[in-house]
Amino acid sequence: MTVQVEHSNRRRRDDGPIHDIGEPEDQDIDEDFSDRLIVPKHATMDATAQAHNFQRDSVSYIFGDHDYTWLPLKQDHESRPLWITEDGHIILEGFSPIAEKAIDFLITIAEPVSRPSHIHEYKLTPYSLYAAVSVGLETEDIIEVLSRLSKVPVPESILSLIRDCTLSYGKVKLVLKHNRYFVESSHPEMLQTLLRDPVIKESRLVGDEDPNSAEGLITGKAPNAKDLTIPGIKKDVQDPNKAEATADAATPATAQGDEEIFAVVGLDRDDDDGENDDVHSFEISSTSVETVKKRCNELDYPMLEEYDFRNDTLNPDLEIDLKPITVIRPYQEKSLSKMFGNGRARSGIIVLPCGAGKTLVGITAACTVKKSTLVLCTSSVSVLQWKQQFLLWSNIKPHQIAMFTSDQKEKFLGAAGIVISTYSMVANTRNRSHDSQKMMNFLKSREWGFLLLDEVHVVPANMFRKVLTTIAAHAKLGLTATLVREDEKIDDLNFLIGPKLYEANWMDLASRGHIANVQCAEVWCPMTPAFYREYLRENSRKRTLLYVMNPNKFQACQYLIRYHEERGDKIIVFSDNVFALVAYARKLEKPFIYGETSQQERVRILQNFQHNPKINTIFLSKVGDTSIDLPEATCLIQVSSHYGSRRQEAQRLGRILRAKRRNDEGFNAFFYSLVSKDTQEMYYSTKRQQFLIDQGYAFKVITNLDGMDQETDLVYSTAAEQLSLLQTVLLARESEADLNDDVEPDADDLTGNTSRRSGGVGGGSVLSRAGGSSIAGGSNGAKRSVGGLKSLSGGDQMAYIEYNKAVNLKEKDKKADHHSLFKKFYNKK
Ligand SMILES: Nc1ncnc2c1ncn2[C@@H]1O[C@H](COP(=O)(O)OP(=O)(O)OP(=O)(O)O)[C@@H](O)[C@H]1O
Repeated sequence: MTVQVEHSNRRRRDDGPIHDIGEPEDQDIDEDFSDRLIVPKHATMDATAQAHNFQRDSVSYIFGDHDYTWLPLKQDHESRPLWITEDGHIILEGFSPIAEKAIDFLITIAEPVSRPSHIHEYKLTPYSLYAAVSVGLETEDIIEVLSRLSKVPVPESILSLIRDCTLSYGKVKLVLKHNRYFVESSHPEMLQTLLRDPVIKESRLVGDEDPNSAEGLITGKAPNAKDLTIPGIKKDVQDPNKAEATADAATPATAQGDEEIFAVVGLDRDDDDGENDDVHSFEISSTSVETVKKRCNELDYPMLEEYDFRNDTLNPDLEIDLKPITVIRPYQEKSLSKMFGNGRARSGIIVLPCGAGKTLVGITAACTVKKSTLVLCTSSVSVLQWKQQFLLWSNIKPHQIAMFTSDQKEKFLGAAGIVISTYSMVANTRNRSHDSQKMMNFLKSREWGFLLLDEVHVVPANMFRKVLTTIAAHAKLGLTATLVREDEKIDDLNFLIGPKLYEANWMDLASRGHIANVQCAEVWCPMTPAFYREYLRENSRKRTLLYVMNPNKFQACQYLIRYHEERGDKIIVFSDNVFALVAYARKLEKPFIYGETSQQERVRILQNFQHNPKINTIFLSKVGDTSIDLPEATCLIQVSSHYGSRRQEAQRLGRILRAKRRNDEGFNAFFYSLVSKDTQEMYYSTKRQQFLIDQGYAFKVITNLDGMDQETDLVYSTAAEQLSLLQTVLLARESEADLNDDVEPDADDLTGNTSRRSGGVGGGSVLSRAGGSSIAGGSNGAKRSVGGLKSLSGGDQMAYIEYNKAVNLKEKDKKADHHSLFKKFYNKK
């Protein structure tokens, strides 16, 4: 089927996006490349190659199912940056001169799977294509740009996938305008089809049709985004990121070349469209909205929800703006432009790395919509933080912002305002107090212009459903750093909130100084013979305690703390296991915080850590995974972690990504995971790292801490001390190995429950969820066994097994002052 490109300002086929790479002007996307194919050399034929009538080369077997060498290359393939396979995998050369633009495009149409520095992997999925449509891309745009960027002809199966997923999705919108509901589309024939359905026909309100419109529809112009200003996009002279902000956001793409690609994926496209597109609509009654939505789904015309907030005159405006000193960063602006690109608010999810400032993105969105806003987060600590951040960044008055938690049941004053609450306060229907019920009635009785959903990845889908059916909200924005769930429920979010609107690249933000560069290392600590003997004998719960309490791990922890304190670092040591947390902290004489630590004590410890030069190390249990903003911290050491949770690993890393010193010359933060060798912990550790590896982080394996054997005063250095420690562990109750007793007294245990459920199964990589294995990032498990065992015989020096070379190494490489623990790596180079 051919789809016509309808808009006059739409890019024409013959003015292709990549002139500078030698694209023939009149190239047709359906062109037959068979006469220009380059067949790989070094031939040995096998089944796959035979099936495609191509030869494979001598290394093909390494790639198994992912050998794509049989793909027919276009003759000018060298100047094109990507390959696309029949199963929807896209491999991008990150070093191509047009990689940046290609990434902008790919991030809009596909899911990023793995993004190390040189080769990226993406995957086309129905959801990623829905998301592309929802931010304004059209079927033929996607096909055309993909064809032009691809080194190989786009496979027929992929063309069909794109057409199937994009032709009807997002073409019909449900829009609330002047308090009336309209079913809207720029494709009148689609509305006609819908109106032939008896259920929809019955829901239609007749009255305002344009007499000149043959279809009997209302005809108008699409909204114009040009007069919509997202606050905070002022360039501040003090802003260290000014130069980049200007290039990224304000400079027209034309100046950078490749303007056509940008026109397809960027802001400008929507703006321009708004002026030229005719849109057609018919009105439906507000009581039949649910019925029509359901019916449209059944008819395969799912409706996108957009909120025309500037034309909503029924819901009172909220007086809120960003403070003049607040300047949002380019990637924050970019993410918001996806939400407000056409002058309305699209519902969906924005994904930004930990510490990249999701809160300010949410606040800026609220300042753009300017209607009553409900914010939902995962704990009452976060509720308080959101309130403080609203007061910090915006000019909202304290009486306009209210909190609804088990302790606070406030309402705002005035016609419009902000309420901040937790998911469980809103979703929980049992045992409500009188006050709480009154507050719920207040929340339920009104229309919310904007619903902000924090940490969307941790909330169980049924809780979401309850929230979304209880609260009437026009626009929904989900925020998260890790769109991975160990319970495989990620697709529910697409359905319940909306498509992913934007996902930032961690390495990119690190290289621009928005988040810190981090050196990640897994330190292998051999079990002492006595501990290992018991480990082999004991049941699994006791095993956990044995590998966490391994005396060699104690020593490695002590050594690293000492090393980094001497360098002037501030160190957080994480232990999920409270038994180990207390034992380590007491033995090493450091302060610690866990679930039962009183609020007063926590504040005292955190303030000391921040301001007292004598307190440079603190121990935290999993209560510190989120919601603790400690920009002083520059080093993390993890002694015990929660099974295989990829999300937790990323959140922990987030504690140092916001390091204050991140823009200092040559600065690096450090993240160590201490793992007892030859135990189950190694397996979990590998699982946990997969998400970060897919973001491009390199985990180096340290098998021997250089200089540790010269330390004479390390703890548990005598056999007697080690034996006594072993006895303590063996005498400990099995339940000490559990993690559940460490819950914040006032926490809504969303995270705990979800990760616990997931932890046992050990997660699984993003790739394995998608049913494949990584090409670009690789399964680190596989790479360990391939690369490394030789390096383990590293004598008394440290040895590394590198299983992902990442940008942070490259960055670090530039600096003269190498960390001695990582020196070997550079020397080797
Ligand atoms: N545009 C900005 N200008 C100055 N500071 C900013 C900006 N955006 C964010 N920050 C700061 O960055 C830090 C991290 O922000 P925030 O806590 O919102 O991150 P986050 O993405 O929610 O992290 P996490 O996922 O770990 O909770 C905060 O100290 C915040 O004040």
